[in-house]
Amino acid sequence: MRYGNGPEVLRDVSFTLEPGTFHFLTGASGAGKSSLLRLMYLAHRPSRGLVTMFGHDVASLKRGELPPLRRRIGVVFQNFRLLDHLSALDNVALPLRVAGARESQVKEHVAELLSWVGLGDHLNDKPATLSGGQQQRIAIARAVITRPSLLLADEPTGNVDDRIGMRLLHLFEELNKLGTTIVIATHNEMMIERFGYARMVLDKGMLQHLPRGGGATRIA
Ligand SMILES: Nc1ncnc2c1ncn2[C@@H]1O[C@H](COP(=O)(O)OP(=O)(O)OP(=O)(O)O)[C@@H](O)[C@H]1O
Repeated sequence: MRYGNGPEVLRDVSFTLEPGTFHFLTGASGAGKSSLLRLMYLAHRPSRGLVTMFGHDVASLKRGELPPLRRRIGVVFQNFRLLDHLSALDNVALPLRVAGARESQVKEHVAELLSWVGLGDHLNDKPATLSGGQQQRIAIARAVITRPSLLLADEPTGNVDDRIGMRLLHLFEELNKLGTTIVIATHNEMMIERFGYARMVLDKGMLQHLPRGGGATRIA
């Protein structure tokens, strides 16, 4: 993968994510974590090589085939990308409404999830009036509310204290138990150690895969 005519920021990256697995994605700042996530949520096509998502070769998708695939992927962006004119509740409700969920169920379901992440008192607040950590939790709630097949999160605990960080990790684990494949990009070594899931390590655009509890295997 390269941006425009720039240098390749990812090369010799080869892996398969088995459905229902849980991975941490790590690597120094600038190693390419966000770029790899961008390929995985289909926002960027590879400049060479193959990306297959849910059995489809991404390069051969026709217009119109991409949105249904994207709807199966929940994303927590590093900068949240919340809609400022919508309340916390309406931000999280959006993917459910887009998917055609019945309005009678939407509010109750969203309020329950927001309460679970500690935002029960802020349902009607706009993102700009909330702290970075509170905005991050709205972004996480929005990404998980539809129970996606794949959840990608870029530093999802970067703005919260350890207690809330652990709670959010448990939320991802619950989702994982329901079958969602999870990839979390993080610098948080303590969290990686404590949860012990398989680790994908990027170094200068190259990937190493460290299985749960195992040694390093270079896959390329
Ligand atoms: N939009 C862009 N245009 C051009 N180059 C980019 C762009 N985004 C990232 N890069 C470059 O791609 C490389 C990888 O960046 P990326 O953001 O993927 O790293 P990262 O591992 O996520 O870093 P961090 O931990 O700091 O978020 C860097 O050299 C960066 O300068």
